[in-house]
Amino acid sequence: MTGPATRRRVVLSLGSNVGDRLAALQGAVDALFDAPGLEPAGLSPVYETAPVGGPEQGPFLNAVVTADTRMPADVLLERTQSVEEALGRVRDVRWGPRTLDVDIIAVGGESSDAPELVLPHPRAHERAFVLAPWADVEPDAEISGRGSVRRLLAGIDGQELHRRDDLVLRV
Ligand SMILES: Nc1ncnc2c1ncn2[C@@H]1O[C@H](COP(=O)(O)OP(=O)(O)OP(=O)(O)O)[C@@H](O)[C@H]1O
Ligand SMILES: Nc1nc2c(c(=O)[nH]1)N=C(CO)CN2
Repeated sequence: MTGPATRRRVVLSLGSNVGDRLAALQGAVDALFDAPGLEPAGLSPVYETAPVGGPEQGPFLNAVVTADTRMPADVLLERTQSVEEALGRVRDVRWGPRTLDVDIIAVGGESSDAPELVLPHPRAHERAFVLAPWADVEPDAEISGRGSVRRLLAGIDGQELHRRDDLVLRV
């Protein structure tokens, strides 16, 4: 996939439910922006969230970070996966517990159905743990093909989450 030279806004979802969860999210933010190529744009509050799908497991901490980049989507995926590895991500059970998960939610308005990178993220519209922090950072955001983030969030029930204003992430 060759990359566009245009600068676009990307939306990343961070999650952790193993070990020092806040340190994992902070480590991900540090690692994402330590290397060149990603300009931070927004960082959401931290949410404590009940696991959605997957096996019985502990609660997650989730946050959304937005950034501007000219990086092609496949290069961005390499970056996010190297950050997961750097934070010791053991990829064992899908949707299972993990030290850190960095999902690419959107790359501008780009769409992709490549198996290794589906854009927009195919489950973002049904996940309060993505939509709530995203709406905090970008109240008027839309998921291409799905509509308003805030309206999608309003339509979700049964997914428990609460904002942890005692926990702070810094860029
Ligand atoms: N938008 C995306 N963001 C991140 N990974 C993606 C995306 N689309 C497809 N993938 C692929 O998904 C594979 C599995 O990722 P992972 O095990 O983290 O899934 P997950 O985050 O547990 O589940 P989910 O995809 O439902 O969030 C990765 O190897 C990656 O290539
Ligand atoms: N609350 C919550 N649930 C999840 C999460 C997550 O980050 N938070 N990530 C998953 C796989 O990406 C599956 N389920």
